[in-house]
Formats: sequence, C-alpha cells, structure tokens
Amino acid sequence: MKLKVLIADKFPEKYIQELKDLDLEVIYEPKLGENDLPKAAEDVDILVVRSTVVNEETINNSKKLNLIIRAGSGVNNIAISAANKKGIYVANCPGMNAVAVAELTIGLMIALDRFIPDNVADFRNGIWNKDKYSKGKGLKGKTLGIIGVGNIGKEVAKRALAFEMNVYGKDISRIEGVQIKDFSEMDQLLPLCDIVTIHLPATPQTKGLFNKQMFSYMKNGAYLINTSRHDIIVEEDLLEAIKEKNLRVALDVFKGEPEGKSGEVKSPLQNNPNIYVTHHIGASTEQAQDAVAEETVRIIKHYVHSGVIDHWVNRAKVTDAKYQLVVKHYDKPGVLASVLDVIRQGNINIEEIENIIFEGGIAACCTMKLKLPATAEMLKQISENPNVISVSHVEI
Ligand SMILES: NC(=O)C1=CN([C@@H]2O[C@H](COP(=O)(O)OP(=O)(O)OC[C@H]3O[C@@H](n4cnc5c(N)ncnc54)[C@H](O)[C@@H]3O)[C@@H](O)[C@H]2O)C=CC1
Ligand SMILES: O=C(O)CCC(=O)C(=O)O
Repeated sequence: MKLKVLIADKFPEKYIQELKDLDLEVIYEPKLGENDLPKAAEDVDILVVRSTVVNEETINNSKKLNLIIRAGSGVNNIAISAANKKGIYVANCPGMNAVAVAELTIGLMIALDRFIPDNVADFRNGIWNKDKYSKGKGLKGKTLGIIGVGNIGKEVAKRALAFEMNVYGKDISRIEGVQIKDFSEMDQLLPLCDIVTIHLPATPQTKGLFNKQMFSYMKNGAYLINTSRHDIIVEEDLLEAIKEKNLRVALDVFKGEPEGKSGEVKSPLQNNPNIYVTHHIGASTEQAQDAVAEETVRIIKHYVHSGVIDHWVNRAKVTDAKYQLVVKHYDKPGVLASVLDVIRQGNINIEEIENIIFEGGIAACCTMKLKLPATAEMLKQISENPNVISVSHVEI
C-alpha cells in the first residue's frame, strides 16, 4: 500500500509532483485549518504543514501518522509533547527561509528609519509631506543588537555589516560563523542598541522575554523588530514602552494573527503610528518557498528510502543512560537475543542501542546505553556465550 502524504498548507506545484513521482499518495489541501486536521490527518502517514496548527487532537486522533514535517523553521505550531508520547517524528527545514526573513528584517529597518509605509499611505491619500518624512537618521554606524543568532540572525548580521553598522549579538550558544561581538547579558547589550531585532524560537524560556524590564534597558527612540514569534514580546508592556520611550516598532508576527491566508484582522496594534505590521511574510518569497519545499521533499525521500529522519527535532537530547555496554559478537541469529535476555532478567532498561556489522558480515558490535549498571554476574553470563567475542562495560 502506498504511503499517504497530506500537505495542509500552500506548497509549490512542482514539488507536489516530485512527491507523486516517489510513488506516494499525495493529498494537497492548502486550505485546511487547525480544526479540520484531526479528521483530515486521521489516516495519513506523513503530514506537511507550514503555519497550520497541528494540535493534540490531530495527533491523538491519527491512526498511522509517523512523520510531521514543518515546511519552515519554527515548530511551535505542532503539539510536540503529544507527538513524543505516540513516537511520531517531527522534523523541520532549518535555514531554508533564513535569507528571506533576513531580507524582510533589513527592509523593516529601513522602513522604520525612513517612514516608508507612512510616506506611501499619505501619497495614496493625496498628501505631500516632504518635511515630515525627511527625518530618517541613517543606518551607517548605528548599533544593531541581534537577539538569537541562529540561521536568520546570522543572515541579518551579514547584511547589517555590509551596511557598516556595529553589529552585536546575544544567543544561549556561542556565536559562530559571523564576526560580531557576543554579549552574555541583555542589560549590557540593550542600552547600547539603536536597533534591536529578535530571531528567537518560541520556547518556555523565550516566552515573554521582552517585558517591562527588557524595555527599560532600551534607548529612548530605539527601533525594535520582531519577525520571530509574537509570544516573545509582552504586547501590553510593548505598548507602554512605546508611550514612555517613543520606541518605533516593526512586527511580522503579532498576537491574534489570523490562521487563514486572508480575512479580517483586529489588533490593538492597528492604530498606533509607531508600529508597522506585515502579514507574517518573512518566509514568503518564491526563493524561500522553493528551498523549503525542496528540503521537505528531500526529507521525505530519505525517510522513504532509508528510514532516516533528517532534522528530527523531537529526538531526546539527553536520556537516562548512565552506563555503556559494548558487546562484540559473531553476526548469527539469536546472539543478540541472548544478550538482551540477560539484560531483561536484570530488569535494566536499554535507553539506546546500535548494532553495526563489520565488513564481510562475520563480526558485529552492539552498543547499548543502560539506565542501571550490569552486574558482574550478568557480564559473565554474556561473555560465556561462545558467539560473543568481547564485552566491555563503562560508566558514562
Ligand atoms: N516570520 C517568518 O516568516 C519566520 C519566522 N521564523 C521564526 O524565527 C525563529 C528563528 O529562526 P531560525 O534562525 O531559523 O532558528 P535557529 O534555530 O537557526 O536560531 C535560533 C537561535 O536562537 C537561539 N536561542 C534559543 N533560545 C534562546 C534563548 N533563550 N536566548 C538566546 N538565544 C536563544 C538558538 O541558540 C539559535 O541560535 C524561528 O524559531 C521562527 O519562530 C522563522 C522563519 C520564518
Ligand atoms: O511558512 C510560513 O509562511 C511561516 C514561516 C515561519 O514562520 C517559520 O518557518 O518558522
């Protein structure tokens, strides 16, 4: 039976055909929303989404779902903890839309400095106001703080350096791959910045990070750009900070963003002249969508042909493994079963296991990560099997 793939978001036609050519049954339903998915994904093996929310109900209701691919970077629209419980892989396409988001960020930076959206709106309303719009400060020599220097943050840094800005960064990991000053504390970085741009994932640690306290560190009249996720900013505190400090702000994401591709929108940000909002278009260039779709097809192809999941995001980063048992053995039926039986009798959980065959197929090496130590008696029992070549056991 063919594997069934449901694409529940906009996806370029060319890549849908590539999936069909892989002999998969492909269902393309770009208009599906969060509430349609529990039914629509009930019977599929692979689900591909962009911003469509994959909630707990969709995951719990699915009968054979095995892989969810986020055709993009952020995976916060997928109920990963529910997927973990059912052993459903979640993968994403890191870096594929980074340039597109960086380009939008630079565009927003210039838009803020030169009041471009207001210029255009006035012109459309028959108003000419060169005086009012001749107050741009210029970007050269200004200090930019990049919060989250991952794939997108790095692309922003490269472009800002070409604009001859002073570029500083803040990340939980050491910043590598771009020559910018790395700050560890926000209260040291933010007071220096003329412009702050946020490129963080939505996680419990980043939720509400930009609150009253963070805004208190920012310069009066600074620009703030957020093209990552809305919940990193506390909207009420932002509105307060705009009043107090005359911050000017550009957002590609905001609270209450509509799920659909078009329709009405209502937000307290709408009537604030210091705020520009774009329609979550960071990733929406033809180049980025093609790159993301190509990567999605590649992930599916690799999975179908080898069972390997590239960019697997819900693989445990740490396990409870405390001991490593390595058994070299002759590659014959039943040898591993006898080793595992000894471990089972000792009531020890195997956290990870890998069996690799030497060239020629005579010998093999099985590496197991154990939660508890194997006893001397267990190791003796394993070694006594005539098909076991050697046994080693260490604490890790
Ligand atoms: N507007 C749009 O259309 C798009 C928005 N995004 C958003 O942008 C976010 C970033 O995307 P990428 O750069 O591709 O992700 P990435 O994973 O390459 O980079 C994120 C960086 O943030 C850092 N980080 C994580 N938690 C942190 C913390 N608590 N403090 C400081 N640094 C922290 C990570 O170490 C990493 O370097 C995505 O998670 C997504 O939410 C991504 C693509 C398109
Ligand atoms: O696919 C989209 O338009 C949204 C992209 C995005 O937010 C992401 O990749 O994290």
